[in-house]
Amino acid sequence: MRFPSYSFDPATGVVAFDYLLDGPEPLRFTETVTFPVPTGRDVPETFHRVLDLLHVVAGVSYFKVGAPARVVAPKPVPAEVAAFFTAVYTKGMAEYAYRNRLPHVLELTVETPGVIPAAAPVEVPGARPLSAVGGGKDSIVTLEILRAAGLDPVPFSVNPNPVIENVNAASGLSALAARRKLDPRLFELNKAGALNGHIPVTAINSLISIATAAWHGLGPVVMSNERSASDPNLIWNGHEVNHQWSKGVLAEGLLRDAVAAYAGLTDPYFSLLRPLSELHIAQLFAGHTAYDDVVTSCNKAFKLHDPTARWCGDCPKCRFVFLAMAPHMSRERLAHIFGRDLFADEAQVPGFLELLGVDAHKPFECVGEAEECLVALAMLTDDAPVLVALRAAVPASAWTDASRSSVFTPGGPDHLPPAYKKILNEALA
Ligand SMILES: CC(=O)N[C@H]1[C@@H](OP(=O)(O)OP(=O)(O)OC[C@H]2O[C@@H](n3ccc(=O)[nH]c3=O)[C@H](O)[C@@H]2O)O[C@H](CO)[C@@H](O)[C@@H]1O[C@H](C)C(=O)N[C@@H](C)C(=O)N[C@@H](CCC(=O)O)C(=O)O
Ligand SMILES: Nc1ncnc2c1ncn2[C@@H]1O[C@H](COP(=O)(O)OP(=O)(O)OP(=O)(O)O)[C@@H](O)[C@H]1O
Repeated sequence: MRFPSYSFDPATGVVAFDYLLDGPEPLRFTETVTFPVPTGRDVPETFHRVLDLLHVVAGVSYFKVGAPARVVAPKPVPAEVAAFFTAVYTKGMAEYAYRNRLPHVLELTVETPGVIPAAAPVEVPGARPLSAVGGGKDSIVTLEILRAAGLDPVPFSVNPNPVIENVNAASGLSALAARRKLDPRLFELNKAGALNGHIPVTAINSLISIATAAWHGLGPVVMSNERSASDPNLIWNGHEVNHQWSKGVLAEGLLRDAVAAYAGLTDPYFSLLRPLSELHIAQLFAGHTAYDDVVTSCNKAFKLHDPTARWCGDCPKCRFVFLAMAPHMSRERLAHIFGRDLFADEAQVPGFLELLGVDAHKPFECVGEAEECLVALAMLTDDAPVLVALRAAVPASAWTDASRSSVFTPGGPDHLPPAYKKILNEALA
């Protein structure tokens, strides 16, 4: 796989990235990203540098059509960038490799035409932070923590759907957006049965966010990725397979190092919620009722491309968020948010057992740990039919583990600059 070239038009904000899957029948693709154009601002060199990184990282969508044995990046880069590229194409594509039984993908090294020294450091402006919004509870909690700290965050989304637009409207903050258009050829190939699978979409959205912040003279990009995003779903051939890999703390560190080494930007990107469990974030979300009619974390709703679709009410993500929010709010409010009471529907029991680790591995979805689910269950005391069934099925040893849990104690590695750590601690106090 090669990356022939890309173009950028500062008047329209459109970047066109070219890709080539070489071979007897070469396949060419072009993806476009349209950035919001700021008024009266020159394009800084840091923006171009981040585009160089994005060019290679966004290539994963085309890589997966053929799983080529060689991936050759277009430009010489510092060692940190080469390491980041390789991690994106191996660890970021691990679920794809596992599902399609392609072990060679996990052993790839992205080749680069040379190694260059790291760039001189450039300070990120101490201006308003740009905060990535996906429409779920996590990005809402971040926006509200930043707002309460007086930082006046700018919500930012890639391809905002109606859910994201409604969340932004409920926040009352004026938002920025970028548009990303995959090459239509990809969909034709998918329909014809080409290899397909999950890609590390957060790495792509993150680089688009950093480039936008650089061009608009904004402060750091603040994500809302939680502690459990770093935990794998399973081990395959000795490699961790994590559906949420590019939301994890390892990917966050590699991305930060790559941007610092190649664009010089120091502390350009971090997750404010990294030290927190999903259960803790759900507790913080419960303090904000203004989003009850708009918040949506269900990925199935996004897949339907229906502007009115919110929680499907029957997927791992819906079950997990319902369980995580349940200890922190009335059942009436919870049922209002989801449009139904999942604890009244006994058909949901097997799905909850999977989340509790009683059955199979952690689902390939953005859900928290079994331990968090057990703690949430232990905090619920009423006799809703699903809760009764779950209590009966959970082994006694699991309750002991849950009682020792530290899910409400912030911890684990993070990349928070001291000023933002202080803001988070104040929000938790
Ligand atoms: C919404 C969703 O879950 N999509 C996944 C789904 O794709 P589907 O066919 O149902 O619909 P589309 O998302 O519209 O995609 C159409 C095709 O385009 C491919 N594609 C999409 C985006 C992209 O950046 N590159 C692409 O090549 C896609 O593969 C389809 O063929 O199933 C796909 C196959 O398993 C998944 O790849 C789609 O996932 C999206 C990339 C996506 O945005 N998923 C997030 C909701 C998601 O799973 N986020 C994770 C974070 C993972 C990470 O490490 O960043 C999370 O929240 O845990
Ligand atoms: N379309 C998007 N554009 C920009 N950032 C996004 C987009 N979708 C998700 N994100 C960001 O990527 C990270 C992971 O997304 P994720 O879907 O887990 O978060 P969320 O929507 O805030 O919360 P939840 O976990 O409840 O769904 C978050 O920081 C989120 O803000």
